[in-house]
Amino acid sequence: MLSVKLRKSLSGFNLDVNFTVSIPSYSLILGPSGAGKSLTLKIIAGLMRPDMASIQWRDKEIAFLPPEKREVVYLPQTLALFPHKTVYQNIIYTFKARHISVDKRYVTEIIDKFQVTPFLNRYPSSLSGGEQQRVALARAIAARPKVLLLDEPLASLDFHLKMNLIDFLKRIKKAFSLTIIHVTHDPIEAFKLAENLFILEKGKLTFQGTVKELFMTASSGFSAEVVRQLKSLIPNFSNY
Ligand SMILES: Nc1ncnc2c1ncn2[C@@H]1O[C@H](COP(=O)(O)OP(=O)(O)OP(=O)(O)O)[C@@H](O)[C@H]1O
Repeated sequence: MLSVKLRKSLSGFNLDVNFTVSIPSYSLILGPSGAGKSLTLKIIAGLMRPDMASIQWRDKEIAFLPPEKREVVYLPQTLALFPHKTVYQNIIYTFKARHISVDKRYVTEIIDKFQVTPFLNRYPSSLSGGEQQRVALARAIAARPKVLLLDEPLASLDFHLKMNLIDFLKRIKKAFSLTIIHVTHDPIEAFKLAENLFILEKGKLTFQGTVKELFMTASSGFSAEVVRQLKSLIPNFSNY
């Protein structure tokens, strides 16, 4: 299990969340802009100091470990690919940063799974948004995370590419036995991906459960804005 309890106050904004997910699993945090989704991921990854946190990974407290010791990788919305490194150099970066030899077999598996062979020698700026997304995910997986935190990973993609990458994310979760937490404000990603769904509004979780349970409780428990978004995206919402 991954159990997360955290609190953080920042310039008038109060984050207070408490949730548990099984291992491996695919969880979505859905919520409007400014709800505290990115803050939640950054604190889990160790990139932001909380006021209070307990993060238990397989019964071990990791909240006080430095980021590189957590087996957690955070992929920011900006992707943060190194522009002056080729795709291959980006993917093997984690080995270089840790001063360990490149595990060629593992890297070949990643290159194959992420289908990045055709552009290994190119630079990120020459790739499409979806290709850059795959490279960023490949680099994240190369670090051998147990927990992968994705911050709006599909936000800038068109519908077709988004659907392709949704299938792809499901496959990598299975292939690498990952526990993924993916934040978004797009309900369609939640419906396609989530095994567990969390709705975060103004720093508090207002719903935790499956997508099906969300539909069954849709008339209460979370804001009119979230219900409106769901209804506009899912034509037969009211039939669930
Ligand atoms: N470093 C910071 N200093 C002060 N306030 C911050 C900081 N980072 C985030 N906040 C505030 O905390 C709140 C939650 O921010 P967060 O980035 O987690 O929202 P979000 O749900 O990810 O939103 P979005 O969907 O727009 O990315 C916002 O009000 C934001 O302005």
